[in-house]
Amino acid sequence: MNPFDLFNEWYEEAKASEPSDPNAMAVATATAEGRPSVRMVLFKDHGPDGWVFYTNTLSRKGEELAENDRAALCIHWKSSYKQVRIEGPVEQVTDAEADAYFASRERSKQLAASASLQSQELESRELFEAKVDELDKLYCDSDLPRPPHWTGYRVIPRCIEFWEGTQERMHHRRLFTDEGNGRWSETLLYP
Ligand SMILES: Cc1cc2nc3c(=O)[nH]c(=O)nc-3n(C[C@H](O)[C@H](O)[C@H](O)COP(=O)(O)O)c2cc1C
Repeated sequence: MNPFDLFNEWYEEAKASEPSDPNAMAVATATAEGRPSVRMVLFKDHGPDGWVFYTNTLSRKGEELAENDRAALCIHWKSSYKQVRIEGPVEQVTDAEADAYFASRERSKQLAASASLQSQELESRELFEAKVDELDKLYCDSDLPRPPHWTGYRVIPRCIEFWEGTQERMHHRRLFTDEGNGRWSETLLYP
């Protein structure tokens, strides 16, 4: 089985059983010197081209990706006792893709994304709320434009590991490695 069909199978199962956000994943990035950091995001697209999440390019993760374009992802579906890990290089989505996704979001989310200087020090909660109100008034008669610092990142899979837990602790690990030209090899790993 190819890893993308297997992912889809597990994701469909998770969508039916996870109480919230079956598309949540941890994204690990690192500075050029290799100092790591990790946080949760939501993937909005997935498949052979990559796993896509949206964020602020000036955030900590954005700054780290600018200096080191590799990332590792970890998805844990607690309800089905499964984990998927993905590693690979990262690229930004096209402006057209980011524009289309931004336009599809609720206005409240567009306002928050536009007003947030994500990961920078915030003097007070009131300041952020005032910025949101200001933007809401400024664009009261029109759609909000996507801020230039808000876009998507696509993590292109080079290896994908599927971990399936069992009650007997004889967990099952399958590692798929990209061999180029759309071919993927599969090996088992000790749990
Ligand atoms: C379940 C969950 C989903 C999240 N989804 C996103 C997301 O899609 N994009 C995003 O920028 N932050 C998201 N966040 C917030 C991030 O975890 C993080 O706080 C933020 O992106 C700043 O991270 P950074 O300072 O490492 O760049 C999410 C948090 C949680 C708990």
